[in-house]
Amino acid sequence: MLLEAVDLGIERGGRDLFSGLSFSLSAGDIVHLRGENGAGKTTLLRILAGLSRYGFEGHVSRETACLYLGHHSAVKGLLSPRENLRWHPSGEAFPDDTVIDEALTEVGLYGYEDVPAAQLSAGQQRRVDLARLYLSDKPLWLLDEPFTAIDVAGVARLQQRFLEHASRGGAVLLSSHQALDAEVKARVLEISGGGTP
Ligand SMILES: Nc1ncnc2c1ncn2[C@@H]1O[C@H](COP(=O)(O)OP(=O)(O)OP(=O)(O)O)[C@@H](O)[C@H]1O
Repeated sequence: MLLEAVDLGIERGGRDLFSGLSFSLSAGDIVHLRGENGAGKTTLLRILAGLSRYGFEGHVSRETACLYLGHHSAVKGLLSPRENLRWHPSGEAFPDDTVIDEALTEVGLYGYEDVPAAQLSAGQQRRVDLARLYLSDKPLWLLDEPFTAIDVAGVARLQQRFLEHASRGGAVLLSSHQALDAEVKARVLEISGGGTP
């Protein structure tokens, strides 16, 4: 098992978002986290990633390192895609431009590697973030709305990437308001005022 959450309960701003939520993620899992706006998906993903250590009930045990991509772009506009990808706050570093350029090619950004990211479109900036899915060797991916601003072909390619990762023993938990392809066979984790998926 890569991650286990037991009896999670979260309150924010004086409101109970959910309670009694238990689930686990194992190698090969692709789990689609769903819930209406404000349900607590971002809050939950941040807790699972260890970015929010307080303000919840229950227990999270993460058995492996994770790659967390947040809802908002982490791309710095003054830096090029190459420069943005050379390091990650988790401590991962990729000093080799060849490896970075391969990842940029995978997300359709080769040719833009030295352009200041501020000059890229919203979807292209999101693709810089998503290039980390081709760089990181972390087994557990926690992805908050990875399809935001991504075109139809890009969403299909991302889902293929999830399948590749799962087939190599990784696990993916992603939030999205968008349906996933049937081929992905994602398990659904719905948060809507408590319960177990
Ligand atoms: N630091 C905070 N202080 C007060 N309220 C907060 C805080 N963080 C989150 N909330 C509230 O918790 C609720 C859940 O927020 P969250 O961002 O997790 O929702 P979400 O399910 O990701 O929504 P969306 O689909 O709109 O992205 C919201 O009502 C939000 O206002």
